[in-house]
Amino acid sequence: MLDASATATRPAHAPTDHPKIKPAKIGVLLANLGTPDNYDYWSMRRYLNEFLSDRRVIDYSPWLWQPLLQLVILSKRPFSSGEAYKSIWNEAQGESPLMTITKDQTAKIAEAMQAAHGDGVMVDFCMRYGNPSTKSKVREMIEAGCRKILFFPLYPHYAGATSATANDQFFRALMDEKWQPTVRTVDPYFEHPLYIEALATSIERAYGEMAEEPDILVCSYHGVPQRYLMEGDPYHCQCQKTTRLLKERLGWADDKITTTFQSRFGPEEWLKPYTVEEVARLASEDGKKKIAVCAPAFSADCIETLEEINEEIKESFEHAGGESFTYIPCLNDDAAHIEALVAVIEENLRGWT
Ligand SMILES: C=CC1=C(C)c2cc3[nH]c(cc4nc(cc5[nH]c(cc1n2)c(C)c5CCC(=O)O)C(CCC(=O)O)=C4C)c(C)c3C=C
Ligand SMILES: [Fe+2]
Ligand SMILES: [Fe+2]
Repeated sequence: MLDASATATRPAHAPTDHPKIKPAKIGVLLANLGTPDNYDYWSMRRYLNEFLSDRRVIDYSPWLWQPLLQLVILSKRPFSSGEAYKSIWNEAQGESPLMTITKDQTAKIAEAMQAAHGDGVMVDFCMRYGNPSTKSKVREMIEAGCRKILFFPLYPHYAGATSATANDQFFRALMDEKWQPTVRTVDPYFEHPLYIEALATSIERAYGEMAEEPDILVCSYHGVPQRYLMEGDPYHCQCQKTTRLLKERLGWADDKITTTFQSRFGPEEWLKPYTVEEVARLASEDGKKKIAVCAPAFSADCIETLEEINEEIKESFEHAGGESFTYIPCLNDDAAHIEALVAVIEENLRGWT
């Protein structure tokens, strides 16, 4: 029998050509959405094709969807999205902000886990679409001796289009492994006290640095089609709960904070109110001329926050008469965020470490 807990590279009783066995470790595999390798047409097309062909993201029949995607959407969108990525690209490191931030988060979490568990826990990250692929990282962890893997989709809120598809890809990778490790997946953490605390602290810090207090804080979450909510996806409710817990933690009145949904794609109705319309309405109808916007559904700043919120949504607000617009960055690699993520990991590792 293979004994993974032994430190020997080959079991004593085994024949000389017996495969070498590494000392057993635990792997913590963080997963984010993924991002194009570059902003040129073909890199963008490859990324968008993989992303928008995922039936967890767009659930139309492939017979109808694929011709539209391949012939219409992928002939135009790589150009417009490529331009948007170009405007936020981290040229120094040759990668998108989502990639840079995910690397920084991973390094900090790895440092904390090393301090707590030494070499017994290995931390790495993968992406659902593009690189580094989930499959390559699962392979590396197993190769390094990980007999147990905790898979952690870095989304505070569960959505079929994010957490579930990340988990699907993880399980697909395991299908190819001869000696499958024991695995766990991490629950959404939208109501975790340390996540709420990290959000609240970042907002208090941002408000403390402003000359004048905003009239309202807009919590803008990535949207999904309204139909997904009707079909049982709990994402909408989890977003509403994060805003409520944040409001309670900040001790604010109801009219100081609101929930909106952004990034609508395609002709279907998505979760409402749409951020781009709501900020304009706040300025023109409610007289809220000073607003702050934060994006609690994103664990890292990305195209949807740096470009869509800070450019497109800001423009909509100013066009409607808004005067002061402050975007409060995502939690990224803030110490309080790393502390929250490490706490979630430790809670999910119970009984393993
Ligand atoms: C088309 C349907 C989409 C659904 C449903 C969707 C859900 C969803 N997405 C995120 C998080 C991110 N999305 C990002 C980019 C992005 N999202 C879509 C489409 C859907 N998302 C597209 C087409 C794109 C690419 C950019 C573009 O062309 O507009 C990103 C950023 C990636 C980056 O590289 O910066 C994130 C993160 C969530 C949380 C979510 C549902 C809950
Ligand atoms: Fe998205
Ligand atoms: Fe709901």
